[in-house]
Amino acid sequence: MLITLEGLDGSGKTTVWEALHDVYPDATFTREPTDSWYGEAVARSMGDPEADPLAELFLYTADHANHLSETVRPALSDGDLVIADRYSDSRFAYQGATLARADAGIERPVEYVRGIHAAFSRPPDATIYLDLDPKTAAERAGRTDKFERDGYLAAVRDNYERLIDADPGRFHRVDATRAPEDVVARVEEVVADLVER
Ligand SMILES: Nc1ncnc2c1ncn2[C@@H]1O[C@H](COP(=O)(O)OP(=O)(O)O)[C@@H](O)[C@H]1O
Ligand SMILES: Cc1cn([C@H]2C[C@H](O)[C@@H](COP(=O)(O)OP(=O)(O)O)O2)c(=O)[nH]c1=O
Repeated sequence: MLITLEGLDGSGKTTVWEALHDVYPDATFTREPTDSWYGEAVARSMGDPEADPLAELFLYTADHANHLSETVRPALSDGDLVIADRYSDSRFAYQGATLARADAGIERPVEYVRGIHAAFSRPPDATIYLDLDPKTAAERAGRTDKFERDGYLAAVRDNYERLIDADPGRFHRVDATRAPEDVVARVEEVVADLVER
């Protein structure tokens, strides 16, 4: 089973992902961007304010393709529980927002990015969405990269909401404004339900 954690920067994904290690020591824990050289290329692009938004989309997507073949598909074939800190929905929401803003000539950017993935990706079985307002998210994240600005994050959040509306059965919304221990406890409940199903 593939479970992904999604949400704005600073929503607490990494905090939750780390807490889940203790509960599921045999699971495969992974993340995007990965620490492969594809992920390093992504990091370079993120650090470049002039990066071309379409080129950046394809760097993230290349990292995803490699993540699938190197980590996600082999672990799923072994019957592992896979828990990923960010996955394809991050591309749909973030690059959807970046492409809309860049006026790259793509009319429906979220659908465009989804379409690119449809041919090769492996959709998550379930996605936990850590729901947080953009202002708090940007504050918690410390606005350390070019994405972590509340205006941009508001557009990303709108895209996440559209993705949830389109696939409500897959998403599990968790209120990320609460104290870390409450958020962790709620996510652990959701994951336990999913695994027991
Ligand atoms: N529920 C929470 N309430 C307040 N602060 C939090 C909460 N969850 C995480 N944080 C803090 O916010 C920052 C970002 O958390 P992190 O887990 O790295 O989020 P993400 O991986 O989604 O960017 C960290 O400093 C973390 O300690
Ligand atoms: C995986 C992925 C991440 N991102 C962005 C979201 C983050 O701003 C940044 C780095 O991701 P990450 O390291 O997960 O940041 P955080 O822990 O703060 O959420 O990359 C995309 O824009 N598209 C993607 O496909």
